[in-house]
Amino acid sequence: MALGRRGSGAPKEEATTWRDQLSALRNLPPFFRLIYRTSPSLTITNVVLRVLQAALPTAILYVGKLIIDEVVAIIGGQGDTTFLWQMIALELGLALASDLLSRAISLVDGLLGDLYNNRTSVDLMRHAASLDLYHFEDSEFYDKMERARRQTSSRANLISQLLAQFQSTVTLVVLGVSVAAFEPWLIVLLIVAVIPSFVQENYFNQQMYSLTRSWTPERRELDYLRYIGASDITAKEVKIFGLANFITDRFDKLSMDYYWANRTLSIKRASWGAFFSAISSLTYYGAYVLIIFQTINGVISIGSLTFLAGAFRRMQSGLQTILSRFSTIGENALYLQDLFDFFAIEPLIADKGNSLPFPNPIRTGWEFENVSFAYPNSETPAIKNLSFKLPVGQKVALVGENGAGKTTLVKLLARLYEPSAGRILLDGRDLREYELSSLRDNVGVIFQDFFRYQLTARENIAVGRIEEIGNQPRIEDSSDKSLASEVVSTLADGYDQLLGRRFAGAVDLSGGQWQKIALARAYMRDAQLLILDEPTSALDARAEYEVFQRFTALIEGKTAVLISHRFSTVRMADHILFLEYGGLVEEGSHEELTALGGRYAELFDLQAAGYK
Ligand SMILES: Nc1ncnc2c1ncn2[C@@H]1O[C@H](COP(=O)(O)OP(=O)(O)OP(=O)(O)O)[C@@H](O)[C@H]1O
Repeated sequence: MALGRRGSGAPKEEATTWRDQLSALRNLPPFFRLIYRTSPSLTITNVVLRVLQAALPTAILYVGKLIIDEVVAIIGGQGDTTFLWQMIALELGLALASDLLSRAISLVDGLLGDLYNNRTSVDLMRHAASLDLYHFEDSEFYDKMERARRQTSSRANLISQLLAQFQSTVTLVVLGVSVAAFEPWLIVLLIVAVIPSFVQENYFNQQMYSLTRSWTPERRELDYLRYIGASDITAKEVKIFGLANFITDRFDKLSMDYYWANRTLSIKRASWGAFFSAISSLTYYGAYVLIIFQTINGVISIGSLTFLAGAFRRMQSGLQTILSRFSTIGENALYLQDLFDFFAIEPLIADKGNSLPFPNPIRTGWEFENVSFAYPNSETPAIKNLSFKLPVGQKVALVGENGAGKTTLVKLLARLYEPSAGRILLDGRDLREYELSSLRDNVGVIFQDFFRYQLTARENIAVGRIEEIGNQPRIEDSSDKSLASEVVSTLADGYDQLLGRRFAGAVDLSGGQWQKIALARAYMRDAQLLILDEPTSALDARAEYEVFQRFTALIEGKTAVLISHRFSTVRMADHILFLEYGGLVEEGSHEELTALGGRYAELFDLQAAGYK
């Protein structure tokens, strides 16, 4: 964990530049395509509403000028009262339309944002699921995923920013053209007033992005601490070991470090912001005074004075908004890069084209040829130069002490990882030549650390072959064979009972009961190769005996790999592989290995002695 890596207000890493921000703007067209794909009708409606809304400020100001000039004319005895009333009605109509349009725009923005959020979250989940376990071993991958995940919720407002930018630009152009018709020098004054403020805004946005980005690992750590501090899974240990203070202090320290780094930047940003906005106000009042003098000198009418003063103020704030929004959009476009980067990560384990369908039935079986494997970021290989055969229909047990490489071997068989050296053959062809989906379909693995889904009992069993979730007879048959039906019969809602502790009405199970449920997944799976990693470790002696009685039916006619520390399980196997430090040290039947008097026999005797 990264705690203590930084002091307060630590220097920022990965500073981004103008160039980064400009080049990130190229993310906007694909982003806009994403929005449009989310809902073409809402996107088009939004644009149309905004074009209408964009023209209104100028129209309102101009009608205001006509009203004032008409009032002045009436006072002078030359005006037309009917025209005045018509203009007042028009002004009211425009004001009502403007209000209606803004409400409609924010409604459409909100709906579009929600849809975009949903869609991107689903895309993210799908993409994450398509990636390899390799990626999940890598902390940088988690950082990327975290940044991408945050995009979905915070980037939705980029949609309205982009569309609002379009709207403000149209408003500014319309206002600009009408102001230039009266006083072109006002446009020059306007640009001079706003540019410095834009530059500072932009600078601080980049700084903020760099800060947020460089703190991604710490933010993930904060999320993790928040989770372990208050979760159903950790609550027991947190209480027993009295970890609450340890966790909250750690959270407190890290979150304060982030606060201080953020605070320094926020203060600088606010101070400079105040300075430049004072300059803006000065320019506005300068322009105002000039317009007033022109009116006094009779160069322009009183109506034009109000029009120009109002238009200048609107243009000034409009231009400021456009420019600062431009830098926010640039900053958001940088964040978008994280999202697109995440989507660009490709799975390493994938079909290479012309893949073979998985053989059905398998003819000869598997063969490991000098297979070695090291986990990413690990120096020591978990599997070393391993060669053995796994003939079709054979029941093989993997035995060895903790860390010997048994689970790793299973992951290689299921192609969750690929060998770093050597080959795994199936019916004489490299495993990589087979279609990945059909391989996964034909291999069933129940891992030692199987997952306890906080879902119903039915769903927990059906995950073994989720497409069969509606097949109640199959679910019940699997439960009978794994003894899960005994567990289900004690549940108030039977198969519909929610399991776990997280949701209202859920019931938690004991370790052994969960294992029976997990075992039912193996029966649901009914694959050609069945791999069971410690399938009975949590079962009591009677349950284990009964499960074994049924096991024979489960693995009848199939190839099975069993991993177990219990020799009662191991004995069932036709063939036993004894692993040590990732290598094969002994193999044979139980009788052969006990007769050999080697490592297997030694462990067997140790366990047997425990029962004497
Ligand atoms: N995800 C991982 N990243 C890095 N190293 C790992 C990872 N998983 C396991 N290892 C290492 O690989 C080696 C083999 O682990 P493996 O889980 O295959 O052992 P095992 O024989 O199944 O052990 P056990 O009986 O305790 O389940 C161990 O040294 C372990 O530390």
